[in-house]
Amino acid sequence: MTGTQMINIGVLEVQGAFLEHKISLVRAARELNDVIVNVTEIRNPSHITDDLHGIIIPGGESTAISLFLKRNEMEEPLRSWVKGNGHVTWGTCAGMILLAKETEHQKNGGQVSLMCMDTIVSRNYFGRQINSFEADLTITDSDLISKPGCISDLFHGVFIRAPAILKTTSDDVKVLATLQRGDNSTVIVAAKQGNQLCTSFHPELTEDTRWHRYFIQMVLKSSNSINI
Ligand SMILES: NC(=O)CC[C@H](N)C(=O)O
Repeated sequence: MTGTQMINIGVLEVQGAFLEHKISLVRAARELNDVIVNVTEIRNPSHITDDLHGIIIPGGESTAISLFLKRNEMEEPLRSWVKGNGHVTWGTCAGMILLAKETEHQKNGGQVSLMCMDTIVSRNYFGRQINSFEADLTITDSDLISKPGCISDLFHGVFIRAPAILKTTSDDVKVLATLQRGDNSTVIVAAKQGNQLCTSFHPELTEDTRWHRYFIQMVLKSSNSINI
């Protein structure tokens, strides 16, 4: 790859988080050099276009996000975009639930499933009483461990009524991070399958840009980013 690459990333904007993802993406792109990232909001079907190289489905309440997608006739356009050739998608928190093929603890008719990742996800895995917490999680993919000024297999994760992956149902799913539980068991909190990435936690709420860099690198590898 030579010269500066330009990529277009859309962030589904239902319950906030657009700005946080935008700031993290721009910072990550600056750190990577030779990448310019355009970040746009996705609020209706006309925003889901082939000009996008990547889409982020942020956290929120998966029930509310599902309702929003249905009411605005975005469920099908989003599903077909996500499955499109070279398209890269990252689901954080509620986004992890939407990307999963199977979800436990569905509510009132359930969540929209984009049927993408061979994962069984538990909503509110960490319980309702502990709505949110911060904890160091262990990164298990070497591509994610280092960036200039930071070499660590730990990442400070912000978990907000977070889901977790109970089980992966295909060898194509690569586990990227786990969290140690009080009883010394571990639970999967980040994974990748082909062009899909999911995290239980919220990297956009930290200063550490490693996950946004990783996502940008996935986009650069798989799409026809624009050479400028
Ligand atoms: N922060 C989040 O995205 C929480 C997700 C929430 N547990 C849900 O079911 O949608």
